[in-house]
Amino acid sequence: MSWDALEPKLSPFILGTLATLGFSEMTPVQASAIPLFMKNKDVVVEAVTGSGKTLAFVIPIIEKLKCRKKRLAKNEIGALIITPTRELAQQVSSVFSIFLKDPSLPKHALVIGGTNTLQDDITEFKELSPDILIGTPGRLQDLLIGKGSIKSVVNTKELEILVLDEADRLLDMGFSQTLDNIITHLPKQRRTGLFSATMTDAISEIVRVGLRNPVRVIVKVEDIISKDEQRTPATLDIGCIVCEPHQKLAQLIRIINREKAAKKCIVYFATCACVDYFYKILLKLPQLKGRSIHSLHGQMDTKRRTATYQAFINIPLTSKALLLCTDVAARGLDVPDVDFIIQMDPPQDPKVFSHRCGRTARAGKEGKAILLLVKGREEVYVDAIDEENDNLLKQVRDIVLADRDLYDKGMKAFVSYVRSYTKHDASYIFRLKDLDLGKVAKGYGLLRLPKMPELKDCKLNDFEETSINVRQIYICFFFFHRNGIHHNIFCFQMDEYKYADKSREKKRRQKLAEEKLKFATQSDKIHKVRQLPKGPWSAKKLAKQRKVERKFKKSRKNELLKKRKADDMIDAMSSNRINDIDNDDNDDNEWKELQKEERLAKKLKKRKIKREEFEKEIGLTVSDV
Ligand SMILES: Nc1ncnc2c1ncn2[C@@H]1O[C@H](COP(=O)(O)OP(=O)(O)OP(=O)(O)O)[C@@H](O)[C@H]1O
Repeated sequence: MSWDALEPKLSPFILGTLATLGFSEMTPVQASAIPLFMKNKDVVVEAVTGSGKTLAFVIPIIEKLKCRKKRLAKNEIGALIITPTRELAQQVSSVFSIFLKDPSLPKHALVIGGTNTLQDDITEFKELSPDILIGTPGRLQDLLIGKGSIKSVVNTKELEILVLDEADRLLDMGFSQTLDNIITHLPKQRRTGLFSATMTDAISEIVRVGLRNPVRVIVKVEDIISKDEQRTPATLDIGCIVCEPHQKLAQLIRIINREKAAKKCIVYFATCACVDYFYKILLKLPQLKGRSIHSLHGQMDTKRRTATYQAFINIPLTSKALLLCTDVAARGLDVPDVDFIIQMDPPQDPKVFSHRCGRTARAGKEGKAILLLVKGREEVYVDAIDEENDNLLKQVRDIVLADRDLYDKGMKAFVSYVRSYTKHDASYIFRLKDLDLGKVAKGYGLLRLPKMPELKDCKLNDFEETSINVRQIYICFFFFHRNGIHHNIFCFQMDEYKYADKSREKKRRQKLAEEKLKFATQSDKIHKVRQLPKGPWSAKKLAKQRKVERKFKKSRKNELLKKRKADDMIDAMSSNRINDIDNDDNDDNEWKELQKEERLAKKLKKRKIKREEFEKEIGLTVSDV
């Protein structure tokens, strides 16, 4: 349907811009939602990814504000668009920029926090006095309502339109209270639109409090052959590969290098730590030479996020590029010419699957999406790449061994992956006990397994733990007994495992020296207490010595007990915990010694052993005297 067919007619400058963009026809969602929104109806719009929902609200907003009889006064706003992520807010803002070039037209501003303080936003707002605000919920709330002693300067009395873009995601991310606060702050006489490719039941709550008799617009795609409804665009080819966890990386490289179309790829991982880790690994793999590799996740600061996002958007068509990311880049983002989506891990929320896939095959273009799943009938297919896979994993381990930072990052990524696995919405499919965590760890190139309760009753096949010191041999031995698995032990000195970063390495060495000194002092103390006085034997003196020793041991035992308790509670994700692994060796020895003494003391009390025997066992023999 042509834009000219719309009633009421669009302004000539909008039609002109659409023509410049080459958008000769409306998409189905635009044809249904724009007339309703322009006719003052509240709308709930659900349409597949890449179907053009953004223009379905941008055009009505511009038209409405441009045609106002009374111009908005200083500090008054006429429209508000709330998005779940900063990137999406930036993108929506850039669509407004295309249409609002002329200074006589309404003005818009972006409010996303991060780099700007609230005070900066207020100053910018006062200077620009925009008619349209686009932003993320938290900062918008502060700007509209005020925060602490900072009072709001934004006047919402004349607000005509509120849009919640990716509305269900806003709720999923826990913004429901913030949205309530914003909605109750706005005038009731306004138009509200909710837009998303998926809608959850929770949306009905917003609809109840924020919308009046909304019209629901649902644009779905029909499979030409089966006539079934699809939640993804017809031009999108979706597939999945079932493989072992440790083969995922090889699959990723195989897909990227063998699929001709795979020029601009987005690769999804489960967590930020996984993105960080694999970003560093992939950068160093010669198999991916010639591709620019980028990473994007929610824990990066806004500046870096924006720079990465912009860099990836601006990659020329002829270049090959990879964006590794979390679901922060799953929804709404309109990156041009992405031809391949690879999901290394399935999303926790099955709804996100279609949003991830939807970053390709946008606006009628073709695209492919592949999901990597663990284990199944396609094993036969992936066996063929086993040798290739082993070489690749060896390469990864070598990269990790060259920098202790990657060891830390790998442990963190693995722990976060395991934790995220337990949080899948479809927990009846994604069960940790069915997942071979040994193979996952192998796929991550880990040198050893982190300490985490989740590993207790899990499958740990095929993981060769690198022998790092005495304690690690002990662990390998333990696994050998539990799982009947053979381990190839190769020795490696943890103390000598260096950070590539010189200043970080210096700090580590200093800390190590301090810890060694501390331990030596503590051992010395015990030893000194045990040195009973030379000269004539004195029962009184001996009793006194024993009392001092008992006191010292009791306090040390309490200290260790506290530490153990704390360790159990500490999330193994904390890198401190991981860094502390070495020190545990000393504590373990002391702990065992204390336990032994306690057992002997009990035996002595029950008269199962004689005092001489007891003293000999704990090192208080007559020869010491
Ligand atoms: N009428 C049109 N004709 C051609 N292309 C269009 C038209 N409307 C929008 N597009 C283009 O389609 C792409 C997808 O649009 P948009 O980002 O609005 O999709 P969306 O439905 O919001 O997707 P998502 O659910 O992923 O957020 C954009 O690149 C946009 O420029």
